[in-house]
Amino acid sequence: MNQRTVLQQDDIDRALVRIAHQILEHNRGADELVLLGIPSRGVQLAKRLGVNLARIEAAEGRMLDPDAITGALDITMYRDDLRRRTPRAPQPTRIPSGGLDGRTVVLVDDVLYSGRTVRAALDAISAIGRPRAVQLAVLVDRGHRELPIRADFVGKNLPSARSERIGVELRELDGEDRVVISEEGA
Ligand SMILES: O=P(O)(O)OC[C@H]1O[C@H](OP(=O)(O)OP(=O)(O)O)[C@H](O)[C@@H]1O
Ligand SMILES: O=c1cc[nH]c(=O)[nH]1
Repeated sequence: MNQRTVLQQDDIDRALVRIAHQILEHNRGADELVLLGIPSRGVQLAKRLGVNLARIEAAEGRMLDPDAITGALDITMYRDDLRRRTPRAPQPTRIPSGGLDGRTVVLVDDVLYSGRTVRAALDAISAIGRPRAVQLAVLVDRGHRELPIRADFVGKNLPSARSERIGVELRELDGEDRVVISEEGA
């Protein structure tokens, strides 16, 4: 198969540490932050970002429980292309106990492409609560947006051809960390 690895474990780890620092700097700390991962790999990335935030805060003498600020947001039923895709079982949505009202939600996903997943996520959020702000963190931005959506925090911009697919593999689900580019259908 024609496939090349573009990010390895170290690159992914470094990107997630950098994004955690950027989130804290942008929001002047972690108060009122909620990290919501979009299944499936966004959920794992949100958990890792939560752990990174807690480590950075601990180094400054502040305690932060990553589990208390991290959750998952299923967007399956909010997609505008539901009928055009292979049906997928909805995944659990898990919102931290403080809810979303008045909080700053950071949506987390592995790849940003057309932007349709994020648009669906905004609808899913508005069915749950009214955050003060919603921000977006992605491991990879591959371009080709079809909607006016941009990420606030990007691990790596990977310009790509539409004929390619970017696959994010994470050790929790795939046994190892890497990002690969392959020809669609290869
Ligand atoms: O910006 P978009 O065009 O919406 O593409 C990005 C989405 O596509 C991928 O999910 P996909 O639905 O392919 O399933 P996956 O989570 O199994 O990778 C990826 O995880 C993003 O959620
Ligand atoms: O290349 C792509 C496009 C959409 N979603 C992905 O995960 N990869």
